[in-house]
Amino acid sequence: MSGLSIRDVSIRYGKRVVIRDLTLPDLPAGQVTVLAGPNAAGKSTLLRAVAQLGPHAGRIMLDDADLARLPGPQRARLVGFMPQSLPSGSSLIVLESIIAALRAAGETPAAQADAQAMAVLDRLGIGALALNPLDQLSGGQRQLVSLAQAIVRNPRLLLLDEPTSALDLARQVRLLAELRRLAAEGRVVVAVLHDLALAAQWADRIVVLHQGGIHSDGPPEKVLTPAMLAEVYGVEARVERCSRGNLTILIDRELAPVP
Ligand SMILES: Nc1ncnc2c1ncn2[C@@H]1O[C@H](COP(=O)(O)OP(=O)(O)OP(=O)(O)O)[C@@H](O)[C@H]1O
Repeated sequence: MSGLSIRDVSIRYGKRVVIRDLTLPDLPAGQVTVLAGPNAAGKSTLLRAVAQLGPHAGRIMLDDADLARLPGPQRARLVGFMPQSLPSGSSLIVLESIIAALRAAGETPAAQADAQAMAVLDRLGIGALALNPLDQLSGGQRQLVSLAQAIVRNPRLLLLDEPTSALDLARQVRLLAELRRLAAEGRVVVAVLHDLALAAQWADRIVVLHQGGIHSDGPPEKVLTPAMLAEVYGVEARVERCSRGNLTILIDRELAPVP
């Protein structure tokens, strides 16, 4: 098979099962998939398991390779992971942090590493930040640097946890357009997003997690329905097409919580 395959995955914290026997139809290269669902549905937990950053049962395969069995540097070459936030307390400047991310997959000659890191910063429009200390960046700048760290190794699989949460409107669109380009270059792209209107516009496919499993899965126009929004998010909402034909979601009210 080609792409990402997730089969019979279960994840627990202690005795508490967060994801139960989850199997997804394969995610092919070239597509952007959005993982959605309410707070605490297990989106980050699943993304981290795919990146092999947390224990899980079941099989997670990329192009016939079992990700759990790959040696660390080989996995680092194949998988880019952008966390919800970069840890603070780093003494590195931006360029050094990108080079460190590049070297996680093996040694690269210094001149080549510099050039590759600078090219990624320029691609994301943040080349001017290269010499700034990581710890002195704004939240949105940190998020773009985090994306640069995730893509500098040119990974086949790109996993992003709420990549637009700190970005202004123009940068949200820039990042999502960049994800589409990264997918079109032959990558599997999976992003957790809370903003379903953005997901409707930019995703090929939306997977909605709810109560430990998949509530719905498919193209945005199939998944984004008033019934799903009521069942999963507990809101009364309308899904309508705007004048350009894009789906928009209008939330009218919160429904009474189910006892
Ligand atoms: N390290 C941990 N130890 C114990 N429980 C955890 C841990 N990390 C997450 N959880 C629990 O697992 C559940 C799923 O958390 P997760 O962060 O995956 O949800 P999420 O869907 O990403 O939520 P959000 O939209 O709020 O970011 C939550 O109930 C959370 O409290």
